[in-house]
Amino acid sequence: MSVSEFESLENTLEKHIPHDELKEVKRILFGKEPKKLALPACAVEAALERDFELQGYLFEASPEQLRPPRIVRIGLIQNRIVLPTDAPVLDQINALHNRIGEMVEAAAMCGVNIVCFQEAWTMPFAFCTREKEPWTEFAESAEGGYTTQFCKKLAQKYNMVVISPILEREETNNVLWNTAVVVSNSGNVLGKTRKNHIPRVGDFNESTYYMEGNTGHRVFQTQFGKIAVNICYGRHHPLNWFMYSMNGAEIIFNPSATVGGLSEPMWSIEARNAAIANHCFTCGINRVGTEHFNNEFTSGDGKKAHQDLGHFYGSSYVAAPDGSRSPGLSRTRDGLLVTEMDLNLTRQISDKWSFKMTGRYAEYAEELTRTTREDFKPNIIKE
Ligand SMILES: NC(=O)NCCC(=O)O
Repeated sequence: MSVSEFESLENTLEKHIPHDELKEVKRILFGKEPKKLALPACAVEAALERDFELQGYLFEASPEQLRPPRIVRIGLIQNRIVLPTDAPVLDQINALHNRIGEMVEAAAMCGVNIVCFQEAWTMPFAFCTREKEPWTEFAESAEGGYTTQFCKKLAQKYNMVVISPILEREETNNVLWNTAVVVSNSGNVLGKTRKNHIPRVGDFNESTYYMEGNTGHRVFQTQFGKIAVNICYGRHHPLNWFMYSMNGAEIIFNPSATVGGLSEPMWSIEARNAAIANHCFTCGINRVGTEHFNNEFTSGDGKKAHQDLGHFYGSSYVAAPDGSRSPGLSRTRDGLLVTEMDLNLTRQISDKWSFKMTGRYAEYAEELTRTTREDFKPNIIKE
């Protein structure tokens, strides 16, 4: 069986673990099992017709005496590119707009309040090639670009916050960034946030294209809760998650593009650990499929020249502050994961585990500052 044929870890467990042991295996591996969310028949039909997977789960909190529940529904969308990478640029963008448009329509049928797409969703993940043309042509203005116009219409039509991660062109000086645009459910651009950490690993030659973000760790106050976006490689940096959380994020989205050979064993751990450590919800979203490029490329790592980055394994999921998580979407198919959560769970878990209260941040800040100084000497005791 090839890497790209293996459908999902969850399916394999269901198939092979004896029924009476499965519950315990799942509890240990995935935490308290979220209930399945009943989704409307029209959405289930749409998913079937339009050939994408649709799953729904529910993260509950305990009832409180002084606060009503704070229920929000989020949608994560993972997808393949639609046209080959050598199709005209605008055709590729339009085909992706159409595909995402039909998936967002199904999200609306499911009552989704906030939807998030995958990293650089309007294009193939061409940063492996190191070629500038035609890939830089996919870059658009975050505020007024073609894709943002498209997302504003979706947001307004469906009363939905739309998180749209794109390759951004800041038009005054043609500086490129890897940016998530947050469009409010009013249809206005609420703001944008840029990828803080740029990979320098394997074929992820992204530093050729755009700069390290300069927007810090913004949190967006939406009608449905406080949200932040930690783009792809930022998930390997615990302090990146931490700072979004320190600014008050209740849900942190992690739109990604990553491949099986590189990061798959880390995928299910990193966002989940961030949810636990920071008393918040986290959402990992990864594209699917293998994208072929006309010209061979190498990455100076001794590997033979090749024409694809490898298999993007999807597996998008949501993790909750109590350590539980949803099952992942498929490794191979387009998908929409709908999750309903009660945001009261974040404070309840904070009160239980108190990581923020026991964090000793002033001490760490001082020690950390010392480690960045030129005269830093590691605190090692020798005989
Ligand atoms: N898009 C991106 O940052 N990928 C880097 C590889 C990884 O973080 O798994």
